[in-house]
Amino acid sequence: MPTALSVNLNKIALLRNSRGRDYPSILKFGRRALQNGARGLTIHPRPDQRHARYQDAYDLRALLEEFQEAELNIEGNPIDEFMDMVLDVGPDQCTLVPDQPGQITSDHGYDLDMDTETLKPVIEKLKRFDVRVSLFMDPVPENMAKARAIGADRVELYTESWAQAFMTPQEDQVYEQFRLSVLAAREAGLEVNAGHDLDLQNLAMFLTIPDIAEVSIGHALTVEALESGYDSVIRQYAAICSLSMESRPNKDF
Ligand SMILES: CC(=O)[C@@H](O)[C@H](O)COP(=O)(O)O
Ligand SMILES: NCC(=O)COP(=O)(O)O
Repeated sequence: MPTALSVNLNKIALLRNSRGRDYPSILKFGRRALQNGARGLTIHPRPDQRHARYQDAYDLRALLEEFQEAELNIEGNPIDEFMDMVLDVGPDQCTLVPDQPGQITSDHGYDLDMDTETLKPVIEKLKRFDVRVSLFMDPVPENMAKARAIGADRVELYTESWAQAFMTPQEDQVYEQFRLSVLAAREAGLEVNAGHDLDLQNLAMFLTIPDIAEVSIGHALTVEALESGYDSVIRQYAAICSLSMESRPNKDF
């Protein structure tokens, strides 16, 4: 099965929130993602909801009714409010992430020697509600079996170190850490997702590691979309500004 792309809409939501109306609309961008080959949508509503908001999860759930095969993945730290929302929405997958409130972005996976007791009941509850559970984890092969032991269905490997190492002398060593982590996870009976700072440059090489079920990508994808469209949009604005008075549209009063 080819790797599924789940488009993370957090950065579209961040732009939207900067103005207070629904523009850009994450529903429109979510729909476009699915129409163009994404197999899922991801949001990561943080406690301050500065990116995606809890309401977005409900709206995207409704959108996904139109796309039978596509999945909704909700990421976050399982604080009470988050859990209430996730259980109410019923996404296909919930990715648990050990973020602190106010954290600028995710920067580490779970430490299962510390976090097991808090995670176990959360995982059990999500599974009782038929939500697939993925745990955000650093690429440490020895820790994969621990994720399975507490009931996770999947792990999401935190790929920041891959993005940093790509095209540097550390690339081979970091690649090997990920390859062995995927192998260990599969041997433990887990499926494997991956995400964070993946982009158009570093993704193809990363996906030479077999058996990655899903990648979720948002930040770079949004920047790359801006970069691809920026020059053309500037030209369109400049063309409007340079129209002579005679060629401007008529305004009848
Ligand atoms: C869990 C994870 O890897 C993050 O990459 C996250 O989902 C991205 O969210 P932000 O775009 O809000 O930093
Ligand atoms: N889980 C990772 C994710 O959804 C997107 O991360 P990024 O591409 O925004 O860094």
